Amino acid sequence: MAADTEPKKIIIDTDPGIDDAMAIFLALQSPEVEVIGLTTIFGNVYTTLATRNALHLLEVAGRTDIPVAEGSHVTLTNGTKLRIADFVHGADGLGNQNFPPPKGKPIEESAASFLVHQAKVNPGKVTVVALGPLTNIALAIQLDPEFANNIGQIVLLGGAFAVNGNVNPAAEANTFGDPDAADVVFTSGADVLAVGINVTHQVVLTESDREKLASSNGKFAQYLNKILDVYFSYHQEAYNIKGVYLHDPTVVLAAVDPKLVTCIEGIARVQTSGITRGITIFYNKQKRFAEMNEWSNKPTVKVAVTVDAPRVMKLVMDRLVDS
Ligand SMILES: O=c1[nH]cnc2c1ncn2[C@@H]1O[C@H](CO)[C@@H](O)[C@H]1O
Repeated sequence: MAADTEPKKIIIDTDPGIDDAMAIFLALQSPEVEVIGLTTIFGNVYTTLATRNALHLLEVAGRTDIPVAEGSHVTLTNGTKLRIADFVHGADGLGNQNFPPPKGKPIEESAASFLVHQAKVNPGKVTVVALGPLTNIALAIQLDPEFANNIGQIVLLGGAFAVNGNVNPAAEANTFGDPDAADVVFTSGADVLAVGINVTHQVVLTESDREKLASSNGKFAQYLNKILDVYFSYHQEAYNIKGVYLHDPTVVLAAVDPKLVTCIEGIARVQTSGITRGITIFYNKQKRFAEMNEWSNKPTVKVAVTVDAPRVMKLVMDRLVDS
């Protein structure tokens, strides 16, 4: 295979999660990428359950060759009072389906250490697709000063750029889940593409899309159709819509094909305390401020501002319906 057609190596850092399940299956169905590992984190569920669900999803997909490395059980600042979104995904994180426990086990290595090692052996060639709070990525940055350089790109679901959050008017769930970690990642100097809910809220799976999943015989389509009930109910109740936001699948596809989104570049910081804890504030560098501030001299990140939602939806459906 020619070097430029080799699939992009990706590690998915995940807190599965209904939209995570969809994103993982989508990545496994995408020839442009090779999933070289899953790392787990709290968010939609606690980390222990995230690991169990990650192993389970790989078993459903018949991809137990992919290693799962368990991530942190606490925030970057050792916080144990975690905000878990079980009201969005069900108590089991996967739509209350009572799936049997997985047979497999996570590898011995921690998520942060796995990230550091994979980036080191393939410098510039590994993309992290981060779908939960950014604790593991921040730990990797702290563990190895070269990590931010060695990692190819970090494509993350996080932030609510110039829009309301989904935890409260200020904060999106992943930046709220570990704001200190998010701020470390945003200011690390790594090649970061942040996809916030200002973008993912434009990608909606409708009831008619779900009917297509339901009438497909594909194993992923059947599985996803089952677990989507809880996610639909939540969106109906919280947003009064008959559809669901495809946060995580959009982020995976942004890693698969960066042309699906357009971005702006600037400095993003995350508030770590107070009533706006978890808020993301982006500085577009248009004004030269007279005084130094908390954004001065920090490395830039890319922030997604538009998405080709019809194209994203077509890819989601094409790759998941007849699978
Ligand atoms: O209202 C919400 N509260 C908490 N988490 C949510 C909510 N809506 C969606 N998500 C979850 O958080 C990530 C996007 O911010 C997604 O993983 C999504 O499933």
